[in-house]
Amino acid sequence: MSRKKTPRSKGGGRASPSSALPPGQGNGGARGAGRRLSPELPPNGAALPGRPSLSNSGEFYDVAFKVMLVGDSGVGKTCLLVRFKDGAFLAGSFISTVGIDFRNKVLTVDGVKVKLQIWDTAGQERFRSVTHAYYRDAHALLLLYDVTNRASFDNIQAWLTEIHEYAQQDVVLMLLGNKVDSTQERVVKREDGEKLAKEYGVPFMETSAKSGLNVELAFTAIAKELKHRSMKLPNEPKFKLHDYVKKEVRGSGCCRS
Ligand SMILES: Nc1nc2c(ncn2[C@@H]2O[C@H](COP(=O)(O)OP(=O)(O)OP(=O)(O)O)[C@@H](O)[C@H]2O)c(=O)[nH]1
Ligand SMILES: [Mg+2]
Repeated sequence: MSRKKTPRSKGGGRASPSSALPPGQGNGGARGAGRRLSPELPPNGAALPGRPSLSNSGEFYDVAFKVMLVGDSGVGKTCLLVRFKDGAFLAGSFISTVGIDFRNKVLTVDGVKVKLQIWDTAGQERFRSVTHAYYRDAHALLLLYDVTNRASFDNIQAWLTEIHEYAQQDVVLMLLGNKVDSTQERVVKREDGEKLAKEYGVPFMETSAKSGLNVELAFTAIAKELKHRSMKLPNEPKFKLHDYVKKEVRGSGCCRS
């Protein structure tokens, strides 16, 4: 089988403050991308069926998608990504993300290799205009708040407004309430998160980058939805992201106390 090579770079990339440049002109991940931010990803995110591509880490994949992590500064976006990518928790002092950064991970979903190019955005207000430019190419968005920080939850509505303004209409969206390991400090109830998610019709789960709770599930659910959307097989039942999340979260016994 012929295998197509994609341009090589390091496993991740960064568009740093100088990355407040137009998309494709930052250093790192966006370098050489022209107008597009994700040089390896075709507009619909899918590689050609039957022709696997090689990811930056040397892994072959069948389809590729761009996922963005958004939410207030300090909610745990970077930690969630590091937990998912490396299986580790970034303990210690908080280093706020500057600009935007990405990491790739290839998952196997129903026998299909799905590459997620995951963009970790800066939550700080001063980088907002940088991140706006990246929304339009995103196939999925993980919107985070911190269950120990009421303001981060109250800001979700503003984030949704921003998403509606800058992202594609059919973007896959999921709401995550992070830091559920901090039971003593919790100020946002699970029910509040569920209610808000229901109001906006988005799937919801609580996560912990520290313990790893539901982290794999959040990304896998997104990957499954995107894969099903791009590779509809005849006679295959329609994948329902809401149902899958509900079933799997309950199954994990995570957030039911
Ligand atoms: N207890 C607990 N702490 C967490 C968790 N996730 C992140 N943190 C802590 O929260 C702080 C902020 O985490 P980051 O991942 O850097 O936050 P961020 O959303 O990337 O912030 P910005 O880059 O500024 O947008 C750090 O001190 C982390 O150690 C979690 O699940 N549980
Ligand atoms: Mg960060």
